[in-house]
Formats: sequence, C-alpha cells, structure tokens
Amino acid sequence: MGILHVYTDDQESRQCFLAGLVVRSLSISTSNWRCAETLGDYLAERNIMGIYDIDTRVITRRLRQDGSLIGVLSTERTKTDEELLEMSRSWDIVGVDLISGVSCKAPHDWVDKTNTEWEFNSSKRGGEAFRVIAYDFGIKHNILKRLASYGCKITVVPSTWPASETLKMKPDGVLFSNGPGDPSAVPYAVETVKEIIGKVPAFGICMGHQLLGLALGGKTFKMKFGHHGGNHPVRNLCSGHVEISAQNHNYAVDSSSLPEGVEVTHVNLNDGSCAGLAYPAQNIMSIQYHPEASPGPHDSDYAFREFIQLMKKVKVNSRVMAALSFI
Ligand SMILES: NC(=O)CC[C@H](N)C(=O)O
Repeated sequence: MGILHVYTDDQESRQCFLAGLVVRSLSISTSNWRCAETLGDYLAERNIMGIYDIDTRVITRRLRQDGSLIGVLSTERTKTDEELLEMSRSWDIVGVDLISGVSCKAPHDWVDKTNTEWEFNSSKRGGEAFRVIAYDFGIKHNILKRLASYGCKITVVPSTWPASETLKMKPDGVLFSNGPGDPSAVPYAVETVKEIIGKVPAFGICMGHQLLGLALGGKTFKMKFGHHGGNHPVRNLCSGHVEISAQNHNYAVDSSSLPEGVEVTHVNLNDGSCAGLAYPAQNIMSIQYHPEASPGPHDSDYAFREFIQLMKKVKVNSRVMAALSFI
C-alpha cells in the first residue's frame, strides 16, 4: 500500500476499532512533519483491511438515495455476488449492543490534558477542581483531555459500571460518552443513566446524549444516512449563535417524543433534527455532536465550560443549603 499520514498522537481510543477503510486515493508521498508511519503499515499492524482507488462519489450517491447500507470488503475473488449479499445480510447495526465491545473493562483515572502546543483556549481556569466520573461507551480521548484541561479530576468507568458505585464515589458530575450503534439496544446503559440523573449534574455527548434522551422518556430513531463530517451547522437556541461542528452518528433523539420540561437547546440546521438537550430541573445537558472535535472545528468547546459551570452551581447551592441547615 502507498503512503498516507498517520499521527499516533491523534489516536482517539486505546486501540483502533475500525472494521475496514475505503478511500478514493492514497497519497504516494509523505509531506507532513507529524507523520509517524504509513497508513498501510498502521492498518497491517492491526490486521485491518483497507482498499483504495474506489470511486467513493458513486458510493456517496447510492447512500444518499437509499440510506445507509451494509458493505462487504473481501479479498476472496471467488465469492459470487449472492455470497457477498448473504454476508452483508448476516450483520446489522439495528438492535445490536456495540458499546460492550469497545468500552474499557476496569475503572481508571485520566490525567492527560490537551498538549500545551495545541491548546487553543488560553483563558485562565484556576480555582476548584471538579470530580467527574466518565462512562466509557467508546469514549474519545479528546473528551477526557478537554475535561482535564478545564481542571477536572476524572475517573473513567466501563459501560456496565453500576450507578450505585458511581454515586458512592461522590462525583461533582457524570459524563456519558459517545459510542457506536443503536442506543435503544443497550437498555442496561439507559437504566444506569436513569439511576444517576437527578442526583448529580450530567453531561451527555453523542451516544450519551441519546441515552439521556431515552432515560428522560424520549425515543430515538435511525436516520436515513446519519450525520458524518466536520462541517455541520448547528444553532444554539439559548445564545442564537450558529456553530460549525464535527458530527458522526446514525441515530437521533426524536424531539417530539420528549416530555414536558426537557428543552431542545440545539438544532442541526441541515435537517432540523435535535442536536442538544437540557433538563434544568435535574441539571442535565447534552449535545448530539462532538464539542471535543479532534479532528474538527472548536466552536463547541464552550460546552465543557458550561458543564463546569453547572457542577459549580450545584456545589455552591448544596453548600448554601448545608450552611442554612445549621441556622
Ligand atoms: N458518535 C457517537 O457517539 C455515535 C452515536 C450513536 N451511537 C449513533 O451512531 O447514532
């Protein structure tokens, strides 16, 4: 295989969970100073299949017309079309728990911040450090780095970590992470979210946002071909600002299914779908896309600041309540 830039600093999970990679063209030269190895070597070391010289515009047009389809990559040239079709039918994304295969297996602390060289938000973040439990449904490292840069002390826990254990750890806030697949296929995770919300401030990102939507009594649905890319416009209905965001999801929360009191805070401007929620009565906030980007625009980084402010507000209020109870 030819050469394409791979930056190991940019890895977003402890291992590459890719099933296969399809690209239009593979660069024959390496020109970026951060390149550590070729794409071909990176995939080969991990036993991941890759294919290039594919007319990806044709695939895009087909998906635009028919919606998401399951594809098959095979090195066995003898397979008939019927056999390939059979292989594609044997796998489905709907109703399958994909998070248990990618979540970590044991709790661990996270300390890495965004590398100072890449830190774009230099405003002072002194003061109190908040303790955050981060549920790993397939968490991207940059979510953890952004939280650490905002001064959080973080423990990452597996997707099956009991809510009771999380509450015993007395966090200031809980983060429900991004993660692959159908949110309605992981009822155990929805139950965990239900047991936590209302007791501790919560922030959901992508899969975490969808699980919060379900836990609050809403419904999710599979979109025709989802949102994938680094340039999706979203309107923040609270500030009126439009942000350009990185998105990668196939499911969405149905805004009309949400109970009273749950607010849609962000809307995807391409199709009007729900891009963010808040339930102020329980100190919950969530967004359907990636405020951590990596790669992508940084417009939505303020969401981490808002989570810190939410934890701060709840902590100050509980101190005031505790002080008042002595009077
Ligand atoms: N990035 C994500 O967390 C993906 C969310 C969800 N599992 C979906 O595909 O819709």
